[in-house]
Amino acid sequence: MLLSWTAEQVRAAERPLLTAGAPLMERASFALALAVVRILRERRGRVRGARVALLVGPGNNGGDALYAGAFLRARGVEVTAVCVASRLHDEGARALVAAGGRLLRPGPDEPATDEPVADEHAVLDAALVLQRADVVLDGVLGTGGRGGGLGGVAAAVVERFVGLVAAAGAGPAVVAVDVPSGVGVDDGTLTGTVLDAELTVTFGGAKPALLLPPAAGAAGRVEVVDIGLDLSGERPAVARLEPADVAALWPRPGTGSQKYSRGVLGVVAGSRRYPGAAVLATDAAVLAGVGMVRYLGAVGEQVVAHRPEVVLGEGRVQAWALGPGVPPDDDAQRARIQGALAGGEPAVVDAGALAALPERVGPHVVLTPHAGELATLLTTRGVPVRREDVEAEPLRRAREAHELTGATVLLKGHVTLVVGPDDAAYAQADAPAWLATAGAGDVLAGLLGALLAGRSDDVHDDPTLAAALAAAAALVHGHAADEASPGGPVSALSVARALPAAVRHLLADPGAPPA
Ligand SMILES: NC(=O)C1=CN([C@@H]2O[C@H](COP(=O)(O)OP(=O)(O)OC[C@H]3O[C@@H](n4cnc5c(N)ncnc54)[C@H](OP(=O)(O)O)[C@@H]3O)[C@@H](O)[C@H]2O)[C@@H](O)CC1
Ligand SMILES: [K+]
Repeated sequence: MLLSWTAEQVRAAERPLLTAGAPLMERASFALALAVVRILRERRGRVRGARVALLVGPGNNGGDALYAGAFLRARGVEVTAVCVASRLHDEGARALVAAGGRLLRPGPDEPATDEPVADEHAVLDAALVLQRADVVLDGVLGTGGRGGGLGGVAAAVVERFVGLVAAAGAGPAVVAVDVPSGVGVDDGTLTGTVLDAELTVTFGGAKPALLLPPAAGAAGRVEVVDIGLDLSGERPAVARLEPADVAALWPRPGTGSQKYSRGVLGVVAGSRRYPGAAVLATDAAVLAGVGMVRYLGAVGEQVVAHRPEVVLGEGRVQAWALGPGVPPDDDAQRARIQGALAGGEPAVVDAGALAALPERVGPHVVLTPHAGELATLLTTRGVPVRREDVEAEPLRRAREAHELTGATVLLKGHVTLVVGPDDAAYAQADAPAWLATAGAGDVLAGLLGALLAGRSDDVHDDPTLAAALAAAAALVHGHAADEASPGGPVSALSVARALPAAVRHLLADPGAPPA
């Protein structure tokens, strides 16, 4: 599991070590320099003679970049530090200069705030230094950053640099120091000017912004460097399940299992207008390995024609998947959905079922909206927001929905967020972009429903389990898409079809890439 901690948690973990004189910055900057060396080797074969440019801000984040620059000088790299703040980490700057590095100050002597930039030529010169480098280290702001993007000289230089790279069609590899400078470190917000990185080298533990949308998109690949911080007593701010975590969550049959003990999932989905949603949700549930699926709705014949394993009509179930393909004016389905939710079993509430959600439910109910649906849900509950507001602050909005409804909330997106009680938060980035396709959500609803049915008793006992299962479902969904069509277009039905293989691989050898 990839865990992340807030800036304050990391600072608190650093304090005792700094008091004891542990060389944290040396460890951090050395690891950073090694990451740059690896990139230089990949990009140009040799390290000596390469060019590295540092974007350096006023604090310790800039200090990390400067010391890394000094290490790189010792490997024969040409290093220029573009200093975009009036203050500078003095010892770091001295170390770089002593090692033969160059300091460039493109701006007036103000910190990297919103001050106007005086000298266009100096900004262009600095941007050219960045553009001509093999690697750019972004060390303007780290955990001390207040979010909202870069300002002043830093923003001017970065914007000019980005323009030059766009015009040239190629540019240096950008490595973010700890976090991409200017992101909201704890909430993952991404506003104003932020330089997109190909790699972020982060120290002590990942920060929430590296996992959370939209900032995670600017972070690129994330490499966590152990600098000796002890965060074991801290509750992580945001987690990301990895393939190896699925086995512990997935319900597996034993020799004494039968279909009822393995879980029965009730599916209320589909309509004459959208029969496919019922087919996809039931298909996914059967193929995810639930004991039995009961279907309730108007298109039972089509469901059974496609999946003869499905049983039609009411009966006892251990969980529900509610809402795929159910239009808002379908009174019969709406009544079934309300009846199902009143029964108190774990449930996935998707699409058309979101409008039928009671005022309050428990965390055993998992809402699975996309951003637009979450905006509607919040607006109808007195928090008027638009889809863009949800996309700008997805963690905050998902939390609001959890607090307002009591439900576990899975917010679908390129990175899928899950929030639940006890501040549980997961950010899953398993889905290939191809998975943004019609019906993929219906498959996820069936798949997650199967998981809830298989672990229904545990979900009742542990209020945070539904969130972990929802995160696992998002992971498996993404792996099934890769399994169905590695690197290419994928249909929802083929994702459902690939579920058995995806689950099999995750349970057998969690470290292995999809076949
Ligand atoms: N502690 C350690 O031992 C270790 C720390 N490590 C490294 O230190 C980093 C944290 O360092 P840091 O605390 O100095 O904060 P950092 O992010 O460099 O800058 C803060 C400065 O920027 C300013 N500022 C903030 N926002 C701004 C804005 N929007 N626009 C303009 N200015 C803004 C802010 O001003 P202030 O808010 O104080 O007014 C302050 O002056 C961490 O990410 C990691 O890289 C590693 O070496 C491991 C060991
Ligand atoms: K940074």
